[in-house]
This record gives sequence, C-alpha cells and structure tokens, in this order.
Amino acid sequence: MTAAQAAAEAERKAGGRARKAGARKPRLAVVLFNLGGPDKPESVRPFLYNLFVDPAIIRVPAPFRQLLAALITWRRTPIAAENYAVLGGKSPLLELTEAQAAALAAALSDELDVKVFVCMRYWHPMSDEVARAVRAWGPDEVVLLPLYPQFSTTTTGSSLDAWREAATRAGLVAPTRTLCCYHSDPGFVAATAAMVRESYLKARAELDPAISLRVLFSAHGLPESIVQKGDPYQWQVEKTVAAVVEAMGIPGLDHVVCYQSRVTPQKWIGPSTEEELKRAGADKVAVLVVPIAFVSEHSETLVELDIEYREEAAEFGVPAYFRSPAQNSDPGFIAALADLVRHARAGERSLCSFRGPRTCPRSAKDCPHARRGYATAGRVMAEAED
Ligand SMILES: C=CC1=C(C)c2cc3[nH]c(cc4nc(cc5[nH]c(cc1n2)c(C)c5CCC(=O)O)C(CCC(=O)O)=C4C)c(C)c3C=C
Ligand SMILES: [Fe+2]
Ligand SMILES: [Fe+2]
Repeated sequence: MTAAQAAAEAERKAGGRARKAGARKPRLAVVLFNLGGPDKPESVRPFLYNLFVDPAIIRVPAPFRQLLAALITWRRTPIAAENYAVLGGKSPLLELTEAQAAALAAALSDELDVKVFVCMRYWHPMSDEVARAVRAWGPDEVVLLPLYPQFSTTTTGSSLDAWREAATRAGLVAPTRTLCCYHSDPGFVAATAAMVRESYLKARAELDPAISLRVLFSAHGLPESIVQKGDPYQWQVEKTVAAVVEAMGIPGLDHVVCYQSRVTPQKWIGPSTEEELKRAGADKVAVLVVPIAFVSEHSETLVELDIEYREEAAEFGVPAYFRSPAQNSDPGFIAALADLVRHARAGERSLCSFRGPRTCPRSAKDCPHARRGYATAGRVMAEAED
C-alpha cells in the first residue's frame, strides 16, 4: 500500500468511526444513591450496624466506633424492628427507588443509551456490587445522583466516599460527573411546591374554616456537633423551604422548619418536629406535615410521621393532622432529576451543584467543593472550584 493509499484508508476508517459515534447515543450510567433499608426482619440488625459503624455517622476512632456501633445497634434494633414490622417486616425504600430509576431511565432514553443503577449505603445493593455492575455494563460516562436534595456528610458525603473506594476496587474508570446537591434547583422546587400546594389546598378544603393551618416542613435531624463542624445540610434545608414556600404562592403561609428522627442521645438540631406539634397544640392550629429532605416514602414517613407523630399531635390537642406525600416517582420530580442529569453532563465540572459551582457559604467547610483532591473512580476531581 502506498503512503497515499494508507492515508486514504486511515481517513475512511476515521470517518466510519465518526459516523458510528454520530449514530450511536452516548452510553450513560446514572447511579442513584439512597440510604437503604432492611429487606426482611433478620436484616434489621446488620443494616443498623452498617449505619452506626460508618465514621460519617459515629465519629469516634476504631476500635471504639465498632464497640459503640454494636451497643447502639443492640439498643436500637427492637425499636427499628417494631417500625419495620408495621411495614410488613421490611423497608419499601428499594422498590420505590427502583421505580424512580425506571422512570428516570425512560425520561432520558430518547437522547441517551442510559441505564440507571440504584446504590444503597447500608443495605443491598451496596457500592461494591453496583460499581462492578456499572463497570460490566461499560458506560462511556457516569453521573452520580444522590437522592438527597440537600448535601450532608452523613448521607451524600458518606455514599460518595463509599462509591469512590468501590469504583476504584472495581476498576471503573469511565469519566464521572457528581451532582452534590440540588436544594434550590428550580425544577425540584417547582415539583415539590406543586405537591405541597395540592396537599395544602386539600387540607384547607377539609378543615373547618375557623381553624388555622400551619405547614411543618419536617427534615431528618442531625447531631448539632456535625453542623457546627461545617456540614451544610441545615443551611440547604432552609434554602429548600424558603424556595418551596415562595413557589407555593400562598400569601402569609404559616410555616416552620423542624427536624425529626433523633436517634442518639447527643444534642440534635432543632426545633424538633415534636416541639412544633406541641406548639401547634397550644396555639390550637391544625398542621400539614411535609417531609422535606426525603424524596421517597420509608419508615420515617410511613411510621414516624403517619403513626407516631399523628398520635402525639392528638395528645397535644392539635385539631387536625395532615401529611403531604414524598415525591417518589412524581412526574415533575422525575423530570427535574432528568434535567439535573443533562445539566451535569453539559457542564465542565466533574463535581457540581444544581447551579454548576459551589452554592454553600464559606462557613460550610464540609461542602464537598471545599475538600481538596476530591476523587472518584481513581480520577482527581475538581478541587475547590470557586
Ligand atoms: C446518627 C444517626 C443518624 C443520622 C445522622 C442520620 C441522618 C440522615 N438519615 C437520612 C435518611 C434516612 N435515614 C433512614 C434510616 C435511619 N437513619 C438512622 C440514623 C441516622 N440518620 C437510623 C438508625 C435509621 C434506621 C431506621 C430507624 O432505626 O429508625 C432512612 C431509611 C429508612 C427506611 O425505612 O428504609 C433514610 C432514607 C437523612 C436524610 C439524614 C440526614 C441528612
Ligand atoms: Fe437516617
Ligand atoms: Fe455545597
């Protein structure tokens, strides 16, 4: 073959590859992260141990952490098992997250060859098995999407750390974009506000017009010390509530942010949801409780909010108790997730918020944008980008 023929052949092959690439949709793996929950009564104890032994949750060095985790697990297991027994002996979180994954894949499938994986932090499917499955599928790119709109070191941070290690072990090296938070993303806020507004109007219609209605935006709590060290979660929860209230467009809406699910004896951030129920009882106002940091139903909505707090509200003399549903596979919420994936792919950054760069104040030292050398799949990611 002459040099000219070789050059023509190379050009033909390159053209063919480009045409192929043009015809082929990008192969994208999206990984949805959530906390996970037991799949049968016997899983409650190991699930709880996995949670309490996580250094992002119990912040004491080994081997004391393992000892403390075993002790807290021993104390918590009967309470948690009783809650899961109400739900048929298991958490519904995996099925609901799988439904979200299927809906998100459908929303993106016109433009992408997409597969959406579910990765749980403390019960199956967990990081190692999911990272291996993602690698075996052979994506061109990966988007990591936490099902926590607000970043916390205890949730998103912990999941991403576990993923980074698992991806390295699995040899997953595809270019990866990480979406750290979407607390005030316009799509997420609009979808959430529409759901809360509908619940509010429904409750208002059922309620005696003489009785006022207060909205309790109830988020999962955190130990105060974690927030004081720089966890941006509480700041982000407050941003979500402010944006949702504005988008609801109900003038003079009586509302408050409060925190539920305290599970350790330390001081947790407040006010607690129980304190707010007590106050509503004293004020003789009805309440609409809105889960604001959970995007799926699970034990803390279906048991804690729907049974325990409802009973406490009645004891405190709250005249009526309503609850707004979590997003689950609400079409507006899934469309917002799809837009977040598009946005993450279109941006320059390997680590991004819903807006692109960092959104947290400087005081939030545990915002992932503040951590130098943040890495995933063996690649160093964006370092303190703002
Ligand atoms: C110190 C303990 C805990 C912290 C901090 C914490 C933060 C945190 N958790 C969620 C979301 C979920 N938590 C879930 C269950 C769960 N969480 C804890 C403890 C802490 N969470 C426990 C012990 C449990 C198990 C259930 C129980 O014993 O009550 C779940 C899943 C539950 C299910 O039904 O599947 C979710 C989801 C957030 C958002 C958060 C802080 C930002
Ligand atoms: Fe929790
Ligand atoms: Fe941040």
